[in-house]
Amino acid sequence: MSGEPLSQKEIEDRLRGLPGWAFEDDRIQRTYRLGSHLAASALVAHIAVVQDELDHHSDLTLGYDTVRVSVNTHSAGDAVTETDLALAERVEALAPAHGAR
Ligand SMILES: C[C@H](O)[C@H](O)[C@H]1CNC2=NC(N)=NC(=O)C2=N1
Repeated sequence: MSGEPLSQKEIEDRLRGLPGWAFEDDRIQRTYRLGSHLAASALVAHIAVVQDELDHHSDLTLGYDTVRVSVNTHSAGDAVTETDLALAERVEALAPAHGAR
């Protein structure tokens, strides 16, 4: 089920397919670097659209030219679930078009 907590092994196995993402403090997270503050802001806005579509929401931290995406599932007791990995995959798919690395 998408809403059940994944084991540490399941999470680490899945993160091999999501370079740059790490499992820390019961969350999966990645920081992207962009070419400018406006590019970073646009990435935040694009991720927000996808998050509303998925009805699943990460914590997004906007820096000068960085965006940190950090997510777990509140309703699963703040554990990482399949839904978090699905969000990470969506973010990975859209980030390159913003020049994120
Ligand atoms: C009502 C709504 O579906 C819930 O509050 C959703 C919204 N976004 C969410 N986002 C995250 N990260 N965890 C949740 O449990 C969650 N629940």
